[in-house]
Amino acid sequence: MTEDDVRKKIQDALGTIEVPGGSSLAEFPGLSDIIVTKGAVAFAISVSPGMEKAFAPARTAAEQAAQQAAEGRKVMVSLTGDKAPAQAAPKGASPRPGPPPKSPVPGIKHIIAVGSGKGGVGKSTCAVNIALGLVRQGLKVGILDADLYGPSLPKLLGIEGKPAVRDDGIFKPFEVHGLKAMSIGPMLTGTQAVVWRGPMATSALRQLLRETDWGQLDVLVVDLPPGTGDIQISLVQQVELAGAVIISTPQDLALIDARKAIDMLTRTNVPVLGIVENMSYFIAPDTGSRYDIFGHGGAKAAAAEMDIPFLGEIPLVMAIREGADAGKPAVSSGDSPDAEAFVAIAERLAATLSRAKIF
Ligand SMILES: Nc1ncnc2c1ncn2[C@@H]1O[C@H](COP(=O)(O)OP(=O)(O)OP(=O)(O)O)[C@@H](O)[C@H]1O
Repeated sequence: MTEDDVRKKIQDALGTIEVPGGSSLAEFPGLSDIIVTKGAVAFAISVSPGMEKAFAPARTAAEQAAQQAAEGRKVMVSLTGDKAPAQAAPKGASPRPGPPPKSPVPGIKHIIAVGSGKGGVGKSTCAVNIALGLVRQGLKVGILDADLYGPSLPKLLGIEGKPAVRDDGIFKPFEVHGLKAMSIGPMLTGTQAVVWRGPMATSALRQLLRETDWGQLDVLVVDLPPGTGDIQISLVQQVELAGAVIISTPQDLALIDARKAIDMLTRTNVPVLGIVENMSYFIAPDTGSRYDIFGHGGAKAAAAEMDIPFLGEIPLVMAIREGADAGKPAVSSGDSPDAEAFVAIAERLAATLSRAKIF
């Protein structure tokens, strides 16, 4: 079975598990994305504070169901109580520990997150090429791979080996194609990545963000994991974001998930800087003819409807995939039409930021 098949099978099985309140686990709003990689399956169930015990049988059933579908993959189902709403502390009680307040990362002027509702829509490919497009505009740019569950920056940028560490334990970022880049990827082996649980993911992200010697950057682009999970929430809690860019493919299903991601950003007061339609249309390599095989234009229409900027379309082109596989992203390799499409998006993004007086 493919990873998607496994995910679907688990999703179906979760539809048969009842949770307190009567709905099925598959419909329960606290269910996270189901992450399926070559070696692991992981998902989280977030419940209201105090409900952890009541949900324990559903979690056990979910774990068993996932195990049956996982074809030998390691299964991890976490059950967490959301934070209680802030309450006045009773007299004499010590204050509830909450997340530390947001603080800027020294040397970094602006942080932009790149996210997507669904996996595999080309988010990392777009993040890297948009970051390179910003470099072309004379900005000092860094990129952080916050996709702890499936770091892809090393491959996309052709990074090899572990990052150097200064005597004081601070990482030196990789410097490649004019970008400063940092990823957890080179520090992991095998399927280790997927064992990040909420608090561990938060501290790994904090470390990568704050214990890297970024120097002076105009912009740090953060490549998020797909969906709206722990890492997204943790990033929003840790730093003030200049905004986020959402990558989607034109299909309805991808757009439904993109809307969820946009909704989460809006609810957490992160400005949505725009949406990019990737794999928008297909250009036949032999004839150069264009085919709108995926129902091109869906993201543009969704952007208009949600009143957020549409930043542009990227075609599905073999050269983009080959460049990504070879560690030579399109924008690093000259002025092909594909590179131009990314550069135009970076220009629109910079213009949006400057209109918002962020640059
Ligand atoms: N416009 C494009 N044309 C051709 N191939 C593309 C394009 N965009 C991305 N790809 C290819 O699609 C695959 C997925 O891309 P990528 O890893 O960037 O997606 P992602 O959304 O970041 O995935 P994940 O959810 O795994 O993080 C890669 O093989 C990449 O080379």
